[in-house]
Amino acid sequence: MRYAVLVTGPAGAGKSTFCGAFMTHLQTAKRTGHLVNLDPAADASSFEYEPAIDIKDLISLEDVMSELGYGPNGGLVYCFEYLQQNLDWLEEELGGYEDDYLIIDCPGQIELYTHHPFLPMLVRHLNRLGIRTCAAYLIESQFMEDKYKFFSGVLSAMSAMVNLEIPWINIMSKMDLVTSSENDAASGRNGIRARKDIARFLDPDPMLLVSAPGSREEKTERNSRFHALNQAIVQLIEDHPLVSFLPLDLTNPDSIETVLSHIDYTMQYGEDEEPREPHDLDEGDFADME
Ligand SMILES: Nc1nc2c(ncn2[C@@H]2O[C@H](COP(=O)(O)OP(=O)(O)OP(=O)(O)O)[C@@H](O)[C@H]2O)c(=O)[nH]1
Ligand SMILES: [Mg+2]
Repeated sequence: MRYAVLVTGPAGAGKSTFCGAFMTHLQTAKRTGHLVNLDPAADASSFEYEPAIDIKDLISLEDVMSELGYGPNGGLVYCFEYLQQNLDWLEEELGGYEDDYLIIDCPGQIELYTHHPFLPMLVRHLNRLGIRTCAAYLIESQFMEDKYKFFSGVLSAMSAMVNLEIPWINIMSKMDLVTSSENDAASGRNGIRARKDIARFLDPDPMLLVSAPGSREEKTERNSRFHALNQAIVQLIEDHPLVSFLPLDLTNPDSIETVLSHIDYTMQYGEDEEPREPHDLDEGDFADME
């Protein structure tokens, strides 16, 4: 059985950094993982590990922009349409990896997750190839500093989940930035506050939106419409608590371990692994002896 984890989330959420930490962890645990780069704009120097499969070998955003005159976002769409028309390239690239874990680093354009058909298409293709796939959706801990930004992150995670329909976990990345700001709170700076507050974000408490401190109570028409929208969002999240976040602090090995065991569990990793025969002979193993 082959496994793949799609590492998704908005720009700068820490996807590529997480992929690197994931690879290191697999290596430490003596498991084989391979990095797959799906970001046609990725800069090669940004990878801690050389990707085993790289969309840039098929098409790069730079070429699309310079040769076809596309901008960065239209160019990305073009790259994925091109990938869609050349799935045999991907299939061939994937052919060499058996019994392995593929870590797929995705681009950060949010529209890719919310309404483009490319990722669902890709997942269907991976399934056809017998690769069990799950997704990790990262948002960064700084989102917790602004509750409106945070809930837009929650809604984008929900929308991506609904779009993809595969086993899924949500991750609050860069938690190292939070722990260090507890001192700031004590010193009166308006950082992310105490642990009990953090719990209300990891398991999103929609009442955070209602009790927004500093929300101006002007009774303008615009504000009351905004309030009604907030109310509706609160209701939506209360009725469909689909999203909760696992905290990820890359400076803490236990935290990485916990997140990765959730991913294993989500994918039912290893559940139908047969014990390997000591000598798994391939036809042709003795070819040179004949
Ligand atoms: N403090 C801290 N910084 C991090 C962490 N993970 C990533 N970063 C920083 O956040 C920035 C973005 O990280 P990337 O891993 O490139 O994020 P990405 O999601 O791959 O970004 P795009 O591919 O551009 O969407 C970099 O400057 C990283 O050094 C983390 O766990 N803690
Ligand atoms: Mg990246």
